[in-house]
Amino acid sequence: MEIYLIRHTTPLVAPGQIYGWSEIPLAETFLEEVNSVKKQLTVKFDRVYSSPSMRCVKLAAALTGEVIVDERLRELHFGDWEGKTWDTVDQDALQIWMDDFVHVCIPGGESMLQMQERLCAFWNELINNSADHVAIITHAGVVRILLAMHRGMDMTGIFDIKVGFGQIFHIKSPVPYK
Ligand SMILES: Cc1cc2ncn([C@H]3O[C@H](COP(=O)(O)O)[C@@H](O)[C@H]3O)c2cc1C
Repeated sequence: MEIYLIRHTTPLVAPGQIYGWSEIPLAETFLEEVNSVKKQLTVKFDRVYSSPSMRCVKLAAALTGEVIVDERLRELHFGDWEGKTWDTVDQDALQIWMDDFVHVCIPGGESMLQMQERLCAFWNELINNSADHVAIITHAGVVRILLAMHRGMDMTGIFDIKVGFGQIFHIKSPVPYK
């Protein structure tokens, strides 16, 4: 099985806006960006999975007629901070989270570790399937975590992985994650 991790296209968000599970609109460059993604893809997918967030489903639907939506592919749930900006949330709570974003749970939301658990469950289920070429349309946080596990990186280093809008990451030989 070969897996292609693809981040959704450019969204319309205000500077510093916090969004994970929130639904946000896409920029007017959507069709242009879809064509650019399509040009870079030379294989025909047996399966196309997507996060339920509209910004992902729209790209997935542009790549295939049959999208498999999976809740486990959602971005981090930012809980009480969703829709707010980094400078307007409780700064003490924010500092506690930033000091240990792997383990600390966001108020009303989830921790990165909880997110990693749901992604591991999805991944290990996926690679037991018999598809040859699989696309996963998802979010920056999901791509970072899956790539960090594939590369055997420490989770504290995930932000070293730059993930652009519409960027494609090709995993040739996926392995089960613990
Ligand atoms: C621990 C952690 C901290 C993050 N801060 C922002 N994002 C992520 O969530 C936001 C929405 O992503 P997208 O545009 O791909 O839907 C972006 O800011 C992205 O970097 C994070 C993700 C994780 C796992």
